[in-house]
Amino acid sequence: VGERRPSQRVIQAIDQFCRQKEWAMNVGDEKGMHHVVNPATVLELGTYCGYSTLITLEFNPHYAQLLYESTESERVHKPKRCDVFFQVQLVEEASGDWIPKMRTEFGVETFDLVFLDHWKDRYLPDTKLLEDCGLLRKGSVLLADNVIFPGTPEYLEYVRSSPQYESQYFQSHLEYTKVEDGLEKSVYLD
Ligand SMILES: O=C(NC/C=C/[C@H]1O[C@@H](n2cnc(C(F)(F)F)c2)[C@H](O)[C@@H]1O)c1cc([N+](=O)[O-])cc(O)c1O
Ligand SMILES: [Mg+2]
Repeated sequence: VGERRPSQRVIQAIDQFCRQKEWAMNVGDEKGMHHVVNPATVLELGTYCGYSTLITLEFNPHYAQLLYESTESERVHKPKRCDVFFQVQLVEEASGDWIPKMRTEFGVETFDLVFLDHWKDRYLPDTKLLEDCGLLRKGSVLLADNVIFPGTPEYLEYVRSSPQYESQYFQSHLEYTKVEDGLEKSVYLD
């Protein structure tokens, strides 16, 4: 109760604009991420407008600039270690190039939470890259947006059939619409 924090006011304004004026592909206020345990080290793949963000990867300079302006986050070219309790670090590079460098460049051992919301055909290759680079630990959570719409069939098949994951679907709707969509939460068991 009481005065909303600046970031909450920004989110509220984005939601209102996207409902009333122009749709945009934010994860939105219905799907949200409220059912995920409290993570410490988070990787977001796909910043877009910075609606949901911690360490986030974005290679589109236009969207990257939006994030800098909306969160006063530092422009990170040579990422330093994430030694601040809460810090937004944006890397303007493609996931395939950067995931293998996460440990040496960020000093990240493993991620507690990875939020996948970037190109849908990158969900599976990037997940395998995170596994191969040892960036997931027992209990790491992958939270994937749009598993129904636009859809990520290969990723969904993989996390639901692999003995390395305990997967759960949270049915919802595509942001700001009545179209079915949802989040897939997959816990890494290895
Ligand atoms: O296409 C969708 N999302 C794609 C999102 C793409 C965003 O992720 C960035 N990116 C790409 N690779 C990286 C990395 F990580 F490599 F750096 C970052 C792109 O520059 C863009 O900002 C989408 C589409 C719909 N829809 O209804 O069509 C609804 C949604 O919720 C969606 O997320
Ligand atoms: Mg999305």
